[in-house]
Amino acid sequence: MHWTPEHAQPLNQWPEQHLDVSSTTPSPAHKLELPPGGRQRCHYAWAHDDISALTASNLLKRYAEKYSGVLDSPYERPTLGGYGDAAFLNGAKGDPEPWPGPETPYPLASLHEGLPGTKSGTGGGSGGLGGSPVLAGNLPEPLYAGNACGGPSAAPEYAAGYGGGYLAPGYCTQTGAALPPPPPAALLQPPPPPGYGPSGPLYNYPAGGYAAQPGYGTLPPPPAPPPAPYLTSGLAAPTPLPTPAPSRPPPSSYGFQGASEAGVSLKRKAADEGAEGRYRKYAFEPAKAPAADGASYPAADNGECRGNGFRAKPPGAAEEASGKYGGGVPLKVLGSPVYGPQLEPFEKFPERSPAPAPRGGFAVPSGEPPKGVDPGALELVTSKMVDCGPPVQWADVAGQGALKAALEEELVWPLLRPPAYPGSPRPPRTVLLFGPRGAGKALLGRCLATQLGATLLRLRGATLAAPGSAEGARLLQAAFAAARCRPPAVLLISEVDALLSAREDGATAAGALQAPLLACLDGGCGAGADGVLVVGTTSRPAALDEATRRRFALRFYVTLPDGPARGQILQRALAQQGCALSERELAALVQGTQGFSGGELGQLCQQAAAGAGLPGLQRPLSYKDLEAALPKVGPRASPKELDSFVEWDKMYGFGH
Ligand SMILES: Nc1ncnc2c1ncn2[C@@H]1O[C@H](COP(=O)(O)OP(=O)(O)OP(=O)(O)O)[C@@H](O)[C@H]1O
Ligand SMILES: [Mg+2]
Repeated sequence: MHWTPEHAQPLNQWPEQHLDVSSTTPSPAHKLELPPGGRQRCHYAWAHDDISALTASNLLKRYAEKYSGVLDSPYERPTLGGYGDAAFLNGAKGDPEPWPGPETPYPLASLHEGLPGTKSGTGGGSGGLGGSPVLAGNLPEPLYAGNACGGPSAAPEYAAGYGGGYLAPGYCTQTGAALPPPPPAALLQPPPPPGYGPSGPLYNYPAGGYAAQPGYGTLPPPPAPPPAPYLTSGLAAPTPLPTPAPSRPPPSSYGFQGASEAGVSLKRKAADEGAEGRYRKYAFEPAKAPAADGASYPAADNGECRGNGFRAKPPGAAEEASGKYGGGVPLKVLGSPVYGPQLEPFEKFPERSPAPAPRGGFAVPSGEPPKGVDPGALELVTSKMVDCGPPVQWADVAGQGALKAALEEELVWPLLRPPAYPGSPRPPRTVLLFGPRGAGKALLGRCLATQLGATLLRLRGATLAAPGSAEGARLLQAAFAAARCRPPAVLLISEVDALLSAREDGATAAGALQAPLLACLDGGCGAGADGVLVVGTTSRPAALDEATRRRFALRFYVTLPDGPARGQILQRALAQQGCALSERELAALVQGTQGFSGGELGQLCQQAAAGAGLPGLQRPLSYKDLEAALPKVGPRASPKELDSFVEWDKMYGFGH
């Protein structure tokens, strides 16, 4: 409402009143109800037609002088609700000089209610933003909470309920519903009382907004608010503030989130690959039908045994190497035939030009015969020690999933992978497999030879030690030499403890063959050649002294088969006897062979067949036959022995 001349009254009849110049000029028609008995001094600052011109001009001059400081100076309207803050923050600066008297300031809230960035009547506190920029140019820069709380804050904080625009706390943007068009801007501002310039802003702020309050840290001006949606009250979105300083980098926690986010994906990835997925390829495969000629293992059809069931391809059929393994050097095709009818010949060692073996690879044979080796011994080894058994796949070894994975990752892959760079550390070339008799140590040694596409030479410690140390040493050196001139080769030395004569008290007298063994393991007889892997097995690891133990870079415990593995071994062994048990009988047998090794399970089947007078008897083996044979085979490994394996594994094993 605004004053009009007809409202004018004689000056002496004017009731005294206090006028807050920050509000519009109320006319006498709006004079406040005077409290009973209370006189109210009030001066209205406007002229009257029956006073002398001189008086009027004096009055005007006096008021003009009195109020010119107010009307012309920049005025920072305090935040609504945070009014207390603004007063605190701005101190006397910019506050209108209050008129003495009871009049409370014109209730500004109704003018700005619900405007973005204003605090709805929540007064004080560490409140959020300063006044709303909705009527930008008319209201002060929003103040950071830091300022409001008397100290710079790390980052602009927004009033609770801040919704991305400068919205009043608790305001939620209208989603979807079309809002009424905003009232024309003219309605948004009370028209200035007469005497104000028609076009200028209500208060004249410096164009660039205000710098942060001095003394409260030099926070950069806030980022311009994203275009706030129309407000529920239909008020127009704020006109943009002057462009702010570049916003601060996001707090480091974002990086942390990124990491956790990455963690989650890594974790999910790992879970997707999963351990069971990892071992899936090691799953024990059901027994395969015996080979056409009835033999359980097909011999090499061309009579030549290359050491693990591979057949030599006719000369010239070598695969040409390509890619990262170097061109022109023929490579063995790594793979191996499976039990049962031969699907296709796997070549073992294609005729290869004697190319120099790349450093560190489990690679191409040197080709030249070893120097300084007794040719007779060499001939003996080659004919007697090269293993002609069928290749062994991971799936042919029941159970032992974790061990198979460890062998593949710690041994096979590093040996097959060419050196990452010249001089890169060589992969281990010696491994010790220890565990109870018949647990499958030799089977795993054979499996390694198959996986490496290597010639398999098998030695038994007891065999070497028998003929005396001199002969034994000669044979040992010949075996290492033979392996060296046919790499890749796996030298499987079973019962390696037999090479070392150990007294019962566990101390090891220097065995007859310990020195030559250690010399060969150190590479003295060619074992250091790139293409030779030495696999030692023992069921008496405690008999190995430290010198021998340390020569084996890797040491793994081969445990007895667990229930499922026993079931698989039994099924395969019984299938070879033409015997098939019912589920229930098989389960009972698995239960009854607790503590049996794979070897003992095979022996059980053979014993049952024998006990039943098979194979003469024309009937299949029955559960009863097996049940009767159980006590004859019985597990050999005693609980005490099993405990000693566990202890040794804890001290010297590589676990898996
Ligand atoms: N996990 C297994 N899966 C399938 N067959 C097995 C397994 N363990 C042992 N066998 C079978 O048991 C027999 C003995 O296995 P192997 O010779 O490997 O035992 P070992 O640990 O070397 O015994 P030793 O300590 O007496 O030398 C082999 O016929 C083998 O096929
Ligand atoms: Mg063995």
